[in-house]
Amino acid sequence: MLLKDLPREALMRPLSRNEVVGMLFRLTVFGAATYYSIKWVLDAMDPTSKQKNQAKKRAEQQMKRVGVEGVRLTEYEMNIASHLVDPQTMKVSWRDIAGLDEVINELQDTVILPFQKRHLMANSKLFQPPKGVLLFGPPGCGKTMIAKATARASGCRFINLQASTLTDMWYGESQKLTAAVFSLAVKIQPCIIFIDEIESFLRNRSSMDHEATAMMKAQFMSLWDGLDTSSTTQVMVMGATNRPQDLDPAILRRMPTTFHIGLPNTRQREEILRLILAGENLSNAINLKEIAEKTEGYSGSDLRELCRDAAMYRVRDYVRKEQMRQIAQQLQDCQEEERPVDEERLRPVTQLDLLFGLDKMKESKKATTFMLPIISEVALD
Ligand SMILES: Nc1ncnc2c1ncn2[C@@H]1O[C@H](COP(=O)(O)OP(=O)(O)OP(=O)(O)O)[C@@H](O)[C@H]1O
Repeated sequence: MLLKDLPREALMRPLSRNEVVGMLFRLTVFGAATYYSIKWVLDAMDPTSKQKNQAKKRAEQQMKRVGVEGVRLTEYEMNIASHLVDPQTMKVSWRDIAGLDEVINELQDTVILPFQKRHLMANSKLFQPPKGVLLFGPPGCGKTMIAKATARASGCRFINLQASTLTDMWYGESQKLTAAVFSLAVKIQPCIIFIDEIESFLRNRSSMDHEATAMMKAQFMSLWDGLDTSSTTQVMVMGATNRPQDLDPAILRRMPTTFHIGLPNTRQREEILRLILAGENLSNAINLKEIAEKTEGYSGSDLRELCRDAAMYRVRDYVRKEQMRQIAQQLQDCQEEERPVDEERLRPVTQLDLLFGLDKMKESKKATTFMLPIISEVALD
């Protein structure tokens, strides 16, 4: 029936109460259905919605793991929370770091104590942990290990941030994420914000800087300064870099506490080798001092690689011996015999294994040095 077919009195008649309630009810249901349909369509069209849901789930799990409950987070804080590390589950401790006792003692006094004994120093601004600490030195010498062990020893929550987490986003998102790093850290303090390769996004300012990059740096610094407003705020930014000379001087000023983690000297290399090989089956004739003396310029990570290679030689020997034994058995067509217990075990690592490992490493280092000029000719940006 059309509207014009209705009797005129029916249209002029005031609506009854039931009709008004019914109409309101229908309008509400219709409104809600429209709202949720549009939301569903928008969500389905949003290419980042899956990522956001995953980040939310990860963030909730991480927050639970680090023992933070009942704290409401924004969408951006959740994204950052997925980079949270529980200090108690951190595998690295001081015992895993060799040859850096001086750095560790210094860190203990300047960084860890103020975090650990914060109840004693609550009213003093002088005894707050520094707001910025910089670890610098060549790659593979233990900067990341030091940062993790510091968080574990101080009992701080640890946000492990890669510079790309902030810089890969588009402009508005980067700014919101940067703000979220600091607001999340304050919500879950005591907290260490660790930024590996910090020079890659807080590098020397230049006139070539994109406006968005300059804005983000300025925002980062002002949020950082904002940590100083309360003497009870327990948040610290810890940066690691191989290229401190590339860092913006304004950033360097905010990190007055610096630690140089340089290439290990002979004594330190011997300590690192001893730690890496601890628990391995070593021959009695092993002489780590000799290896330490022959590895001038090697980082801790190089030494680890060398030991890994050396340890593999005995596996290779074991497999070869096994193959020879099988061939001999087939030739003699003899019965399966009980194998002596010794044959089931790997032989000990010998000095020769380490020296072979060293030769191999020297060869590959020579090859990469030869490749370097070719690589550096390729434009990086
Ligand atoms: N002092 C050390 N004691 C024991 N192991 C070490 C030491 N230094 C380096 N290593 C070994 O080298 C690996 C790399 O160390 P780490 O990642 O901490 O270096 P880094 O200085 O952060 O390097 P990058 O600048 O490349 O990130 C470690 O996982 C560890 O196996």
